[in-house]
Amino acid sequence: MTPLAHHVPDPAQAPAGTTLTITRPDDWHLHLRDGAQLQSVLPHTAAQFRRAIVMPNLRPPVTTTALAAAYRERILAALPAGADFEPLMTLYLTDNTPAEEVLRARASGFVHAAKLYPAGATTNSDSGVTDLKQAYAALEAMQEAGLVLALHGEVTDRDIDVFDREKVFIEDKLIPLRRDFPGLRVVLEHITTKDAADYVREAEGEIAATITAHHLLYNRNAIFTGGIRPHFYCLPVLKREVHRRALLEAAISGDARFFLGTDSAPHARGDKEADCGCAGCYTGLHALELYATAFEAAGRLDRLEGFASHFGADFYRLPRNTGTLTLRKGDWVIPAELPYGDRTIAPLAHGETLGWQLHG
Ligand SMILES: NC(=O)N[C@@H](CC(=O)O)C(=O)O
Ligand SMILES: [Zn+2]
Ligand SMILES: [Zn+2]
Repeated sequence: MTPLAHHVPDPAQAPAGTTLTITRPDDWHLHLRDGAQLQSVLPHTAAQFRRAIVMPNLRPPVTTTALAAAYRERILAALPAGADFEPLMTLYLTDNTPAEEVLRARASGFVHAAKLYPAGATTNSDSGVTDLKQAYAALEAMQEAGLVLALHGEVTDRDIDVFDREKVFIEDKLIPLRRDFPGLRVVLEHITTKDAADYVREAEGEIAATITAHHLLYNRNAIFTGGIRPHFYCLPVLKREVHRRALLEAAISGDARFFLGTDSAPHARGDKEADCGCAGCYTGLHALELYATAFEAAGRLDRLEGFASHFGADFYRLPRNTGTLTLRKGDWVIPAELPYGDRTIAPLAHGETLGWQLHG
């Protein structure tokens, strides 16, 4: 049903017991939520990653440097004893974000990007930007100050087919935006189409893209295998196989414009298995195992380290991590569910077998 199980021996794949050691990786797009839910998911990410760009789409959103500072403290307080993990904070742009707030964020040293959600595009984006022009003062300041713009790249027009919203965003919004701010450093988040991969590869200036593990492993059939599968529903939604292949090509290409961002986006099981289910896949538990599976299937495990551990740090102008992380080849079954505050969460591909496991 899915590409995870390795029941057929494949000579391109590593034998059991094989290990893969890479520089400690970072997650350049992550949702940690807050409170008891933060407490539940943070240990998973801290076991996998040294740093993560933490998305600001809380309720209420993290719209100021002061809110980002407080959220950062809550994350640090929720870390398991002995964990070596650094949250990299982001600012949630609204129609009213003043240039001074951008400058405060930049000066803080702990805010590394400002996030632009087109209003209504995704989870907790109602306070996002209604029209890019409304954010021009903030964007101008970001360009000046060198603060990265992280973009949820989808148009919100209900008349545009849900599978076309990323492509239309690039044509109608991103290209004009970058013409107006050629010096702005932009990360197009969680890209899902060949169109996005082609644009990022070929565009002028400082632009990069994050790619999730689920968009490397699955096409849109996963949402409809034998019935409706809400745990494969995320935004931007999974696309056709031709797009999955293009994303995989980009990820394994060694092109430093493409790097790891899990977009691990936990929602309580009941909120996904619902009349109107939430968008987001939970991959915080097993992100690197999922990425390793995708890179291995493409015969390019040797390219995982650049993608996971080097290129994102380089783009964000942060030092690369020291220390290593090791994955070991060997089957394990992804748990059916995990605690999530006082509720539960179903990890992506729960119940299926993964061929890699974190070793330490
Ligand atoms: N990716 C998702 O499907 N959901 C994310 C929001 C986002 O990253 O767009 C979430 O916060 O749940
Ligand atoms: Zn998004
Ligand atoms: Zn996200």
